[in-house]
Amino acid sequence: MTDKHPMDAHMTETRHRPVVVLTHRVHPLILQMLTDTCEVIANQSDSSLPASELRRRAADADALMAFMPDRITAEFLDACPRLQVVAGALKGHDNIDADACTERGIWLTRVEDLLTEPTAELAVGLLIGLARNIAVGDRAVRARLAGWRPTLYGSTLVGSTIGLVGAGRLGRAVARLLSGFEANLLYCDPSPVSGEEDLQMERVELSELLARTDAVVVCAPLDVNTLHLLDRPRLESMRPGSLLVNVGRGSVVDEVAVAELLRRGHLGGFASDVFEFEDLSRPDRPRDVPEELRAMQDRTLFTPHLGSAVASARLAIEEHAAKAILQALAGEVPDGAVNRPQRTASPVPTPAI
Ligand SMILES: O=C(O)[C@H](O)CO
Repeated sequence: MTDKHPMDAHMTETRHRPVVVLTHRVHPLILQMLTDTCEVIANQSDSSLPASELRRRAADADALMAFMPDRITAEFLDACPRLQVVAGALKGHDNIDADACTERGIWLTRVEDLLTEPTAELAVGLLIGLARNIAVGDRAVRARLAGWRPTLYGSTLVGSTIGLVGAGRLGRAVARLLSGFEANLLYCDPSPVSGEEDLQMERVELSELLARTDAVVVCAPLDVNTLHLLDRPRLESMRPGSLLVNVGRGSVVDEVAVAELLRRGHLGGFASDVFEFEDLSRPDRPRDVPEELRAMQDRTLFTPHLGSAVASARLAIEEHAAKAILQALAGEVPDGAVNRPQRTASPVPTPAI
C-alpha cells in the first residue's frame, strides 16, 4: 500500500499488479483485502483530496473506489484511460456519470442495501429529536437552564400521521420502524409497494400526503424527477406546524424555501442529514447550508450525512466495493453493477479472488 502515485513508486511498464485508488479512508481490513493482489493508493486522512490530486492519483488506475464527495464526470474518466471499474462505496450514485462509464467500457457498481437500516434508524432519530426538542433541551442543560419547566412541549409520533416521500428500500425500512409507534403511514412513490398491507401504508398522491400528515420524511433519491420536488408551493401545502425530515438527497428539498416557511411559522421544524451543497451533479448547487437555516437552532436539527455512519455497516459497504473491484479486475460481472459496459479496457492480470 502506498499514499503516492504509482509513477512515483514504480514504472508502469513493468507492473503486474493492478492499481486501485481509494478516494477516502477505509478500514485496515479492506486495505489488506486489496493489497493482497493490487497496488493500492490510499487516502487514509479524514478529508477528501483536492480534485487535482485525485486526478493525478487516478491517472494510471485500473480501479477506483469512490465515495459520496467524489464527482466522477466524463472528463475525469477520460483522464484515466486504464480504468475498468468505479466501485461506489455508496448507494445513491448521482455524483457519478453512469452513462459516461458505460460508454468507456467501465463498470459502475454501488451498494444496494447495506445502508438501508442505519439510514432508516437515523431518520427516526431525527424525527424524534425534532418532535421532542432533544437538541434544544441539550443546549438548555448546558446553559444551566436545566430542570423541569413548562416549556419545550413538542409533539409525539405515537398515533400521528406520517408521510414517506419515496418508498424504496429506505422508505420501507423507515415505515417498519415507525409502525412500532402506531403511526398512520402514507406514502407516495411512482411504484406501489408490494406487501403494502403488511406495512399498513396507504399510497396517495404527493399533494394528498402533504395535506394530511403531521410529519413528512423524504427518502427519495436525486434525479430529474425529484430535484426540488418539495419546492415552495408544495411546502406551503403542508399542514401548518408539520415537521419535515430529509434523509434522501439534499436537493429533493428547496432549502431556501424551507427557511422561509420556518420563519413564517408555517413549518414546525426541519431536520436533515443531507444538504443541497453536497449534490455535486448540480453545477448550480449552493456552496453551503443557507445561513438562515443554520441560524434557526430551535426549529432545526442537522447531522452531517451520518445515515450509514455505523462502524459495522461502513466496513460491510467498503467490503462490498472492494469485492466488486476484484471481481471486475478478474473479468467477472461485479456485484452491484448498475451498468453493462459493452467493452472493458484491456484486462490486467489478476489472481483469482
Ligand atoms: O447514498 C449513499 O450511499 C449515502 O447517501 C452515502 O453516499
